Amino acid sequence: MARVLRVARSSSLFGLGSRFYSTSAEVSHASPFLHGGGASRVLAKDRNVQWVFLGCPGVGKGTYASRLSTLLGVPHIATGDLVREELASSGPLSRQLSEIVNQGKLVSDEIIVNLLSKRLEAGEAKGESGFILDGFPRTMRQAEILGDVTDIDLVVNLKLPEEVLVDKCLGRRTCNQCGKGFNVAHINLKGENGKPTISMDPLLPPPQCMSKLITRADDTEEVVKARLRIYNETSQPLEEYYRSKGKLMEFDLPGGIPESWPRLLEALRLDDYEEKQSAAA
Ligand SMILES: Nc1ncnc2c1ncn2[C@@H]1O[C@H](COP(=O)(O)OP(=O)(O)O)[C@@H](O)[C@H]1O
Repeated sequence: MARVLRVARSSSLFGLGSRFYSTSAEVSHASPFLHGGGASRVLAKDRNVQWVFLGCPGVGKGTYASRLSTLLGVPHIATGDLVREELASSGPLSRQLSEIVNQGKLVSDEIIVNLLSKRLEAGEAKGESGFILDGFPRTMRQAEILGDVTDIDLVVNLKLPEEVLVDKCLGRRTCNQCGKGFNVAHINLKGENGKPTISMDPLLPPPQCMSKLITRADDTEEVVKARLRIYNETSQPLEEYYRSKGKLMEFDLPGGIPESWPRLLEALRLDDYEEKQSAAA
């Protein structure tokens, strides 16, 4: 099926439109979750997935989005990473951003859309297609801009009890050499009132990373709590927006990666994807 390139009608919106493109309506519904057919549906589609990950700070959006991006061969684009890259670059925006980020507040829609637009442009130049967005959209304005410029197939809303999220954020570490993320928190939340027990082992670094671990400046208890509060205030309309479009998949994480990853693949009907892909190769 021929791909029809449709440049977004609202291409003037902060310059994002020209970076996103989508295929014709015929092939715009590539999500195995929304349309059934499991892995064969994914293999048969005409373009790569265009997915969004929602979820509170610390829920694990980055971890699961990154694993799925490797599995599906699409870029994992985290706006938080784009913000941190900008902060590290000590460019003109850096000081303004650090003040906002270190208070746990959201960067303006205009700045974040510009950063995302630049990232997409660089990817497009390298031949990337499809995406898994992590941390975007965060506001209704961002969701509307995104909706105006491209088709989103699926929005995965990852959930964990609030008590776990602060501990998970405070346990996050990154190796400043290899860039990999780890978590030193031991989570053991006893299930009460019919709620399931949630336990997560720490994700410890290998010995060579141990002395190079850094903690994000905005992962202090005070800032994490501010981020959670802001997330909870802004997320409800976003969830409603995608739910009303039939695109929202709610996913309660049952525990750490070993329990959650297979269950997430099942929910996405990707559990046999790797097998089918290697059989087709
Ligand atoms: N879509 C966005 N809109 C506004 N600000 C954002 C967005 N994405 C990231 N940021 C900024 O970058 C910070 C870090 O983002 P992220 O790594 O996604 O953190 P979190 O752990 O809070 O999900 C946020 O607290 C916010 O200041």
